[in-house]
Amino acid sequence: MTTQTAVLHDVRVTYGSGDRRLVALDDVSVAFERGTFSAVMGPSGSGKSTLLHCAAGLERPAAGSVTVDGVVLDDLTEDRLTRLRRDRIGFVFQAFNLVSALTAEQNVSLPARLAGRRPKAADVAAALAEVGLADRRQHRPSELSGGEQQRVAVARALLSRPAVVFADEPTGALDSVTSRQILDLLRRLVDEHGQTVVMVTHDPVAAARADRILFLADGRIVDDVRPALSPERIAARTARLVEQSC
Ligand SMILES: Nc1ncnc2c1ncn2[C@@H]1O[C@H](COP(=O)(O)OP(=O)(O)OP(=O)(O)O)[C@@H](O)[C@H]1O
Repeated sequence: MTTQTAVLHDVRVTYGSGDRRLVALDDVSVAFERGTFSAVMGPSGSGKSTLLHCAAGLERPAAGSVTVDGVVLDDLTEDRLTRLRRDRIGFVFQAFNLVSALTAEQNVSLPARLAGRRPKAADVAAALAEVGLADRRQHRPSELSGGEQQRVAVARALLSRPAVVFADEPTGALDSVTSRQILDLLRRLVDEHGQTVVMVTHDPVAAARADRILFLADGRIVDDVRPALSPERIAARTARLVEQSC
């Protein structure tokens, strides 16, 4: 079994054309190893979300190749790509992407059900208990706080055991205490459950919890640091990149 769970090879993404052509990812190659927690940082517009979206099969690059859990995404039909995202990829996004009409436990079991499995009620309850939401099982997203909604998304990743969990600014909308809880949970996915997490963040404190930090600037990886740095050094590195890109 490969130790690399998501691999981007010479990935290029461009938007617009002519004078307005913009290279969002400039031949980026990177591999995320199984059982690791990676942070992706860089100035606004440097290509972080684009990288995450390509790696998660949400966006197709103009050139290059993306492999997730051994499957090459490049020529998959939309249908197969949707199934692969559902079955092998977990999402913890700032917009929470929970289904508003479903309860917490229904949201947690949704990917498994869509994949034709029937998760045991005890397993769903255990996943919600692990993220501290045992008493919120019947609540709908509108009845949960932002942090609680994020925790439901983490519980979903616990239950469905995706090959890789992508988190886009998972703490961006949260206060510092709630952010720490979410980061603790993401760390636990990796340390106790051997899962793979790739997180885009602007927050040096969040990035410092990762095993590795990729710094992007102008659509390129300009630094690949492991183990992660202290929050202060991350903030200084990011500030230098912002200065250089101005
Ligand atoms: N659909 C699109 N059409 C045109 N340009 C786009 C589109 N999506 C992204 N871009 C541009 O591509 C570049 C990279 O965008 P991306 O969202 O990946 O950056 P980012 O590093 O995640 O930024 P931020 O930190 O502000 O979220 C930016 O210049 C952005 O304006």
